[in-house]
Amino acid sequence: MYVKVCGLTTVDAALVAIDAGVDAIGVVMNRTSPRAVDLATARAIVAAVGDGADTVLVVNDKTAAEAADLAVALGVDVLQLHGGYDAADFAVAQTRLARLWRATSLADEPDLTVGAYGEEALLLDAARPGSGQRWDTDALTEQPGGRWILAGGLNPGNVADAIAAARPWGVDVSSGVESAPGVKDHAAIRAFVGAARGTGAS
Ligand SMILES: O=C(O)c1ccccc1NCC(=O)[C@H](O)[C@H](O)COP(=O)(O)O
Repeated sequence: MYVKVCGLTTVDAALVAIDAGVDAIGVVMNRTSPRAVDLATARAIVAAVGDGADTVLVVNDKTAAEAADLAVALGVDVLQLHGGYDAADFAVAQTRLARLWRATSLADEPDLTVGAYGEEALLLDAARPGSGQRWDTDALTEQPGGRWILAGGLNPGNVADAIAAARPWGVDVSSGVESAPGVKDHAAIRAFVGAARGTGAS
């Protein structure tokens, strides 16, 4: 089970996530997010993580070209284009960065084929990203297959059941491991990773 903790705002929390065994950490550079970090903080987190996990830049309010240029400048491994980006946007981003993730919601009636826009993974989220809201995975008309990541309202207490029900390739969490918006709870990060790994899903 691939595990991503998103919305990290401090180097300390990123190092806790690495120590807990995450596969990826995300930094959010959406201006309106309570988890938005500035360039200097994002750089410090990416540098501290190094090769310890995949580093993911998450944006939904920049053009694809701006987002990809920012991702390259930060030196992240992956760009997560979150929300209303189309195939042409992905094509633009792909000219700058090879590893893209497509993050979307069932509310947008997306193409559920992983790789439809050239992305390496498809992240299915609630309609409002970072809101801590669940969505009904029973509404999936087809299993995406391949690298799809379940996000939206997960926490240490529900992630094992969510994995058993939806059988994703990976899981992503943000507000479910926070003590307040933008403030990660280190114990909750460890508990989340343990619970996701404890499912025995590979
Ligand atoms: O986290 C945000 O504030 C955010 C803002 C704008 C675009 C994307 C954002 N987060 C993306 C993520 O990958 C979150 O981890 C995902 O939405 C799950 O969030 P949560 O329900 O809080 O676990």
